[in-house]
Amino acid sequence: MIEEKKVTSEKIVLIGVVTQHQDEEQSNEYLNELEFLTLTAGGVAVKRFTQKLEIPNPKTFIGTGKLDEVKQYMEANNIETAIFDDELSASQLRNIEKVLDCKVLDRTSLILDIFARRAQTSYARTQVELAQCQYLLPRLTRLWTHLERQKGGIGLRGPGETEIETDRRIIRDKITLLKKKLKVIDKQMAVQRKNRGKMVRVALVGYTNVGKSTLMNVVSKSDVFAENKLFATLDTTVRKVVIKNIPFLLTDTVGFIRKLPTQLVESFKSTLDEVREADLLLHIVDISHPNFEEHIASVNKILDEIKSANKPTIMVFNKIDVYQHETIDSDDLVTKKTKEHYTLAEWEKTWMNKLDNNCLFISALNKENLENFKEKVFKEVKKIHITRFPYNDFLYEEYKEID
Ligand SMILES: Nc1nc2c(ncn2[C@@H]2O[C@H](COP(=O)(O)OP(=O)(O)OP(=O)(O)O)[C@@H](O)[C@H]2O)c(=O)[nH]1
Ligand SMILES: [Mg+2]
Repeated sequence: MIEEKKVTSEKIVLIGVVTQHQDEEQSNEYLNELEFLTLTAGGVAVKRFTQKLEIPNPKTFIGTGKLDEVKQYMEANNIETAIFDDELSASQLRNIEKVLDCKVLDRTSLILDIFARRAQTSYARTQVELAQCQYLLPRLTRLWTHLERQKGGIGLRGPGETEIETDRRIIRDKITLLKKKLKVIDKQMAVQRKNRGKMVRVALVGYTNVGKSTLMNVVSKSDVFAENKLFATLDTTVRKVVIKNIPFLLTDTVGFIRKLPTQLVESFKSTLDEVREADLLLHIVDISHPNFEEHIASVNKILDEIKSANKPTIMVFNKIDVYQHETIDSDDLVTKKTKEHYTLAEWEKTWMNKLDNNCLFISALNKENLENFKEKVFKEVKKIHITRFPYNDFLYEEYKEID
């Protein structure tokens, strides 16, 4: 007999700080993202707590009064997990756990958890495990406090300390081992990339869930896993694509996110090498997302960190099929026009206009404007291809594609 399993999602409260530089809407968007991350990790956010603070409280992230309020709510509603919208330091974690007496997660551990669930290959798993160990190491002091709190007393200090030291050693050894393992894989990957020869390399980059894999699938007729969840893709996929008469390699890779944990950037180094070694970047943006401009900034920041900010780039604004803007009635003289009111045509006239024509609007899902997209990619790839294969000009005799 098969035992029936009751599937209940973990109930969770979300906690964020609203700083001076944010307006209400923005911090709301941040918490929406945290909620989406929570959902992707298999939890259900049932309540949000926010507090206006200049900077997060160095001891407890939010003020102690607010923390008590959270505690009361959690106790009253039987909730055992709290997630904070930022990385917490070891001491913050300790202090908060002391008050809330429940499972406390931060943005980083949540993202690491999602990555761990999503990792398919041993390569991705190794990279995530390394990031997790690096996150854990400085936070191991927590165990010590638990012991101290439970038993106290002088006599117990010894064993507690030893235990922690042992744990630390185990984690350090594991880090060394994982790094070694990654080095071996890195070498193999580098060889693989070299073997691909001089072919032009194009990489899809962008915020998570913007439609990179979907676009990859329609362009290369491949079948990469795409899903309306965050970080659907962790492993890199490379496909040979031919547009007109030029072949090139198209890479789909892991999506970026605001405040991507540094441990992850570091351990995903070789996955990101695909981006670093690309000749051309296609920066995909979900223009239907209210925060898309900030997403672009987050992606650019990470590109800068991996020294890839100055590569030739085509900005591809995706999901135009679901783009919506607010409207102002013609007799409404009070409402001021803001970005929320822009039509796509109006957006095109903003800073996008300065992108040297290297920007376009598509829908990967509905295959809208894909011909234009291919044309633009073709032009850019051709520029690079010519420098690489100067005698190969017979390739450019264009012929009509026969469907
Ligand atoms: N409406 C609409 N949805 C789209 C479009 N392109 C992709 N999507 C949807 O957006 C979701 C995410 O798509 P993916 O292709 O997995 O996005 P991704 O950028 O690869 O995401 P990660 O791998 O998680 O970083 C899926 O549910 C897609 O069906 C589009 O043009 N319009
Ligand atoms: Mg993807």
